[in-house]
Amino acid sequence: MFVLRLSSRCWTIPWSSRIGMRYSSTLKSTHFLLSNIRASGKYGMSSRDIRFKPVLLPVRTCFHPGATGLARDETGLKKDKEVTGKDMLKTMGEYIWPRDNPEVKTRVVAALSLLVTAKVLNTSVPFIFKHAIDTLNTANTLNLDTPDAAVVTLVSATLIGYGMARAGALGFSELRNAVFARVAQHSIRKIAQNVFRHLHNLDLAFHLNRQTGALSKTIDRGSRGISFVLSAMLFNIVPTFLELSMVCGILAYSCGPQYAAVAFGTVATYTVFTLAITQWRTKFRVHMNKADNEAGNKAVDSLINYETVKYFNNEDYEAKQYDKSLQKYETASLKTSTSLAALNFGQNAIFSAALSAIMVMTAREIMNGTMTVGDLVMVNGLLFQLSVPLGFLGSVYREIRQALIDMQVMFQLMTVDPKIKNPDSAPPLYVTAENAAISFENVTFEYIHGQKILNQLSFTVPPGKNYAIVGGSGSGKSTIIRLLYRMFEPTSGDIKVAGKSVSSVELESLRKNIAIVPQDSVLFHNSIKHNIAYGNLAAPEQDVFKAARMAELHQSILSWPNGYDTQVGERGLKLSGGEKQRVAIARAILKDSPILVFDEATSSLDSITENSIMKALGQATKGRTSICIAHRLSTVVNCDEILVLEKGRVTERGTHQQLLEIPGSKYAELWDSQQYVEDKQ
Ligand SMILES: Nc1ncnc2c1ncn2[C@@H]1O[C@H](COP(=O)(O)OP(=O)(O)OP(=O)(O)O)[C@@H](O)[C@H]1O
Ligand SMILES: N[C@@H](CCC(=O)N[C@@H](CS)C(=O)NCC(=O)O)C(=O)O
Repeated sequence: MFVLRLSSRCWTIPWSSRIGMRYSSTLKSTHFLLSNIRASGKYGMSSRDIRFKPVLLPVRTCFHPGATGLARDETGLKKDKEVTGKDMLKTMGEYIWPRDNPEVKTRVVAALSLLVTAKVLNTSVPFIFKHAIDTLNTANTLNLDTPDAAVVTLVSATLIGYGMARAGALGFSELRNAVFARVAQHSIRKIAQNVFRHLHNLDLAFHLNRQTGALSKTIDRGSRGISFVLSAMLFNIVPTFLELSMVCGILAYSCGPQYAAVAFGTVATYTVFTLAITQWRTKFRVHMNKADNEAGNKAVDSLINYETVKYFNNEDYEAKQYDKSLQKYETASLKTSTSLAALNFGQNAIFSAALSAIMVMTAREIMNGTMTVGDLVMVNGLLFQLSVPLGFLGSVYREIRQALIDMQVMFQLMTVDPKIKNPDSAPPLYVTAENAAISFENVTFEYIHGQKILNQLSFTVPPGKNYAIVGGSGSGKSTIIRLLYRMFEPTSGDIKVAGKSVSSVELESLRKNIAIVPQDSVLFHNSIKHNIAYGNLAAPEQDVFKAARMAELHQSILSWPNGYDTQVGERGLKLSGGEKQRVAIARAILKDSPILVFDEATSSLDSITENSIMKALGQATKGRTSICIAHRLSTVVNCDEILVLEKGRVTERGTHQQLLEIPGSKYAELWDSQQYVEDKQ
């Protein structure tokens, strides 16, 4: 993490930026946008994903400039259970004071003690200074020819004490930062992990409706929001309150209550002024950030379409469109800067007026002989010191508001209940080669109310048998698999595995017993070895190789320069469709479940590879129950039974031969049309 300061701006940037963009010294320049674009091209991200996103973390007194003051719920969650401030406070309390973590508690106590010590030392600085001045003054008034050695020693000692108190105050507050950093980081980690687990617990329906990028941003911003609020409280708000009360106490005690009233009144006026102006100027920052994003998106979109721009000679048009957004940014940015100047000036004026007033009051008392010059220095020092942390009050206020919004969005996410749950004290499902039957009993299912995808569907796959499901595109074949895996719940009817209803058994055990090769194989941004081993992360290397061999992948992998360590790229982009499919097959083989499901597992393969894989699959499915969904009927001719799906029901069933013999059967029609196509090829 490093802090970048640009004129009056502070940016906190994580080293581990997800898209590894370059930071130029002119962040707002085209260079910055171009580095975004490079990142987008490389990682195949959409322009929406790659907005420059400085991270919200208080590093001393610097704050995240991107805060917009907008309610940025990009997850589109239904607010059925509104998260209140009380809920958020309670949750934050659990992170800062975790029952089971004495280390975090000790750190919080240590940070608070350091905070108090630092503030006591800090407030004693003007006090010590006053004593040095008064001692000098007394010596001066005595008009001694040679300075008294005792006075010299006393003054020197006091001034050394002054230096030590200053250094000590700073040292203790730095130590407090260091001690608390772990608490903040620990809470970020815990929260992010909890939300991540929660997201994996939510059902597929939730994820299909959500933008993954928005979800990850929610975790990111929400957890950092918590850390920000905690840190801002400990580093800024609480210390300032503490200092204010100490200053008021000292002033009331040593100078009189009217002095404390001036100090308190000044801080109150300053706070009201700062909050009001910050509220007013937040809209300029909102516009500025919006224009910034818009310009970024335009530049990305235009450069992604580089060739199209050239084909139609529209460079000038593109530049003008880009400039429109830059112009908006320029205007908003100017307003932000001028309003910042007004805020800074106003804040300064309030404190300067207070300083003058309090010094005039002291000067009068000095004239009356009721106060000393040292007192003048002290009141000046106390008030001046108080103004330092308040110099960022506006930013802190704005950021806290934003952090609270981000936290609320995240907590809202945590309140979403998964629809597919483990039934209470559900028994685990035990599937063996002998009982691994699958049956659908009058299953009806609709994704959207009123649109039946499956309609009273019934079939049974006996243990150890290999069934195929064929049917037109969109007839509901993949839906059958989703229901079997309990990604969705049927609207009516029952699905049984090994004689047990899938909704009555422990979800994890159900899923452990079914290995699926999905229609679209998506891979992790990791090595090919890891991607295959994902089927069973505990499997020894030899088993991984064996699975790869069965999936006809081993030889190809060995011929690659990096062999099994070859990185497959994001989502497996560096592999061909067929290779990805074979990885998915190898994974499923490695999972070694009694039930195997292939959802068009060989659709991206050429016929030679397909044939050899089919042989391998024949081996893999031996003694297991399997369902094979296929478009290419040549791959299912050897299945024990083929089910033809139409309008959510099984309309024909039988072996390949039996189906061909049914006069006018749909299957025969499909078979003939595919034979015709193959003959033509
Ligand atoms: N999450 C969803 N929300 C709404 N409708 C959906 C959803 N998923 C699938 N559908 C619809 O359900 C129908 C069945 O989809 P399914 O993926 O099961 O078909 P399929 O037979 O496997 O098709 P294909 O052979 O093209 O893969 C399709 O009309 C599809 O548009
Ligand atoms: N004195 C002001 C400004 C403090 C300041 O300079 N904040 C930094 C953030 S560390 C900044 O860049 N502010 C820009 C802005 O507020 O527009 C306040 O109280 O908010």
